[in-house]
Amino acid sequence: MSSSDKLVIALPKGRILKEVMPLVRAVGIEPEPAFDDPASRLLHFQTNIPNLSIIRVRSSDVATFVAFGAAQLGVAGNDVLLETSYPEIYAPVDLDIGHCYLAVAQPKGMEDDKDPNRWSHVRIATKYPNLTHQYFSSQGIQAECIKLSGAMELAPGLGLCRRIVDLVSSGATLKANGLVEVEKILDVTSRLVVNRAALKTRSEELNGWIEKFREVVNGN
Ligand SMILES: Nc1ncnc2c1ncn2[C@@H]1O[C@H](COP(=O)(O)OP(=O)(O)OP(=O)(O)O)[C@@H](O)[C@H]1O
Ligand SMILES: O=P(O)(O)OC[C@H]1O[C@H](OP(=O)(O)OP(=O)(O)O)[C@H](O)[C@@H]1O
Repeated sequence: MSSSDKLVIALPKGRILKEVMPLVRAVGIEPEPAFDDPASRLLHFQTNIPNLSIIRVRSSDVATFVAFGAAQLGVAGNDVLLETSYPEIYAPVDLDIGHCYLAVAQPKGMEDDKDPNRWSHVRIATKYPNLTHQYFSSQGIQAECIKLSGAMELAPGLGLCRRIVDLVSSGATLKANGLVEVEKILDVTSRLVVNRAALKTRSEELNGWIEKFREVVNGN
C-alpha cells in the first residue's frame, strides 16, 4: 500500500454513531452531506480530508474491516474487540463513549438461584458466545451458548434458555422484560482501533490521527 492511498475509517452505524460523530468532527473530519441524509443508501463517504474516507458498517463488523486491513482505523466497543479477538487490531485510545457493561441476567423469579458458583452447566442466549464461554469456564462452569443477534431479553420468557448474557446500560431493557442482573462480566466503552500492519507502514499518518483523538478525549 502506498502512502498516497486513501485511509479508511470504519464507524459503527448503530446507536454509537451519535456519540462518535462529535469526536470525529472535533478531530477535524467532516463527511460529505450524504452521510447525514437518512434517504441516502451510500455506505462509503468522502470527507473534507482528501486522503480519508468513512465507511459506515455494523458495529460488530468494524473489527472485521479493520483486522483485514480494508479499513485502517475504526471505532468499536471492547465487547466486540474481545469477542472477535483479532490479533491484527490495536486499540490505543479509550474514547470514553458507549458506556455500558456485559452481564448475566435471568428471570426475576429465579433470584434464589443467584449464586453462579452453584451452577455446573448453563444454557445462555447471547451475541457474545466467546466471552460467555470464557467467563463461565473461568468459574469451572460449562456454558452452552445459543447465538442471537439482538433482543436476547426475549429468550428466557419463551423457553429458549434460562439465562442471557447481554449489554446493560440503564437496565431498562432487562426490567421491561422481567429479568434481573446476576453478575457483571465486563465494563464496556468504545475504542479507537487501528490495523497493526498499517500502523507500521503508515505510522506518521496513523499516529497523527491517534494523537488527535487522544487530545480530543483528554480535552486538550
Ligand atoms: N445500551 C447501550 N448503552 C451504551 N452502549 C451500548 C449499549 N448497547 C450497545 N452499546 C455499545 O454499542 C455497540 C453497538 O451496539 P449494538 O450491538 O446494540 O448495535 P446496534 O446499535 O443495535 O447496531 P447494529 O445491530 O447494527 O450493530 C456495542 O458493541 C456496545 O459497545
Ligand atoms: O440497559 P439499557 O439501557 O436498556 O440498554 C441495554 C440494551 O441496549 C442494547 O440493545 P440495543 O438497543 O442496541 O438493541 P439490540 O437488542 O438490537 O442489540 C443491549 O443489547 C440491550 O438490549
